[in-house]
Amino acid sequence: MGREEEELVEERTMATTMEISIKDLSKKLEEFAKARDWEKYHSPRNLLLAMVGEVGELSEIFQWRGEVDKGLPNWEESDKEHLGEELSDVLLYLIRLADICGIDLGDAASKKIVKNAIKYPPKLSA
Ligand SMILES: Nc1ccn([C@H]2C[C@H](O)[C@@H](COP(=O)(O)OP(=O)(O)OP(=O)(O)O)O2)c(=O)n1
Repeated sequence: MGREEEELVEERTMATTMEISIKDLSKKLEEFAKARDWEKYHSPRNLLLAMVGEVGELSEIFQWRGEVDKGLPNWEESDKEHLGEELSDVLLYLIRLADICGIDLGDAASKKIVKNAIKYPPKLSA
């Protein structure tokens, strides 16, 4: 295992015991791209297309299965693991896209939740 891989495994262990933030993930993705000289490929349009491609891969997992129960009780562990990977790919490209566009995604999403709550007020209990 290379040094970068070892560091990533250690960080992953830490991340499962602490809540990892969007900013942490964003920084990791920046380091990942820098280490591979891939920053030149990470333009807004490329990242958007990559994310949409991953949404397609995510959709394939559900395709033809019919309706699926919450918690995926009848799924194989390998299918759940695959689902986790595809969800992660979508999330990671989204975070990288936001970063490259200069959007603070945590802040923007928090503001949007407030805006949604104003637009759709909760039902008052009787
Ligand atoms: N130019 C790139 C290529 C990949 N990645 C990262 C972000 C995604 O999390 C993951 C995507 O990798 P792949 O393109 O290999 O896609 P999959 O992991 O889905 O593999 P496959 O399409 O073979 O199932 O790697 C990246 O940041 N920048």
